[in-house]
Amino acid sequence: MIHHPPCFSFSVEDAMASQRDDNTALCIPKPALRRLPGYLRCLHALHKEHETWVSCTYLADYLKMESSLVRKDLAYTGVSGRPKVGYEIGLLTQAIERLIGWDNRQDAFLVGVGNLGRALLGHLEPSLHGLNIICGFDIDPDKLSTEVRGKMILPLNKLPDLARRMHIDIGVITCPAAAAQSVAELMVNSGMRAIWNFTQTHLQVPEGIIVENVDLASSIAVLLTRFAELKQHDD
Ligand SMILES: NC(=O)c1ccc[n+]([C@@H]2O[C@H](COP(=O)([O-])OP(=O)(O)OC[C@H]3O[C@@H](n4cnc5c(N)ncnc54)[C@H](O)[C@@H]3O)[C@@H](O)[C@H]2O)c1
Repeated sequence: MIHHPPCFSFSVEDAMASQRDDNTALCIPKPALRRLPGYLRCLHALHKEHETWVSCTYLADYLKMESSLVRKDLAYTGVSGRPKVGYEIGLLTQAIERLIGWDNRQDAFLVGVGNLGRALLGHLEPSLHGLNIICGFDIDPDKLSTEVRGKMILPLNKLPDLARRMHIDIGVITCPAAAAQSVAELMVNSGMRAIWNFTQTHLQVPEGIIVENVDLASSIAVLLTRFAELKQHDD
């Protein structure tokens, strides 16, 4: 078993889990959907340790949650636990991956290949995160025709034609905030239906287009508030 459970926190995977757009996932409340990647991380770690079964209590301890909440979340997977044994890890993993769409990797285009864009292009792992960013777009001539971990950086004006021909539904925006709205419009006009927005711009998009905003600041705020509580407790 694993001895040092990590704290449960909002992460890149959590943000991505919310972009699944089918009837099954839509039945799940968003907070529960955001918690599913946390369960997956624990299940993958247990699988590496050659464990076969996991209990609600173990998952709850690992993620520092109430076990009643874990039980409620796992009910959405349709997998039943066995009394006194728990859930079969392989089955539960598959069910969660299916639910959040990680068994069906989605291709995406990224716009803005600066510090953040390069990190996402280089380090987001399709098999772990369900999203496959296949190339980046930028307007800086020095970046064009270069590669990040084998992924081409192309001129932004190529995006519409490529997105339509390759049926790319998802766009990732990591350009400066001032350019984000026009990039979002370009994506939508190119047939994209879901946008993972890392900028601070509040994007205006037509009805039916999904926007998921990622904000490190809100995660840091939670961390600092919890840390302040911890320090108060120490005093
Ligand atoms: N969500 C978060 O928590 C978080 C964290 C860090 C950064 N950010 C945001 O992510 C964005 C990128 O940050 P960064 O540090 O990587 O910036 P950066 O300056 O390193 O990179 C921006 C890139 O966008 C390109 N670009 C500029 N205008 C463009 C346009 N119209 N179309 C396409 N590409 C264009 C630039 O050439 C550059 O390569 C910023 O908006 C920043 O505020 C968000």
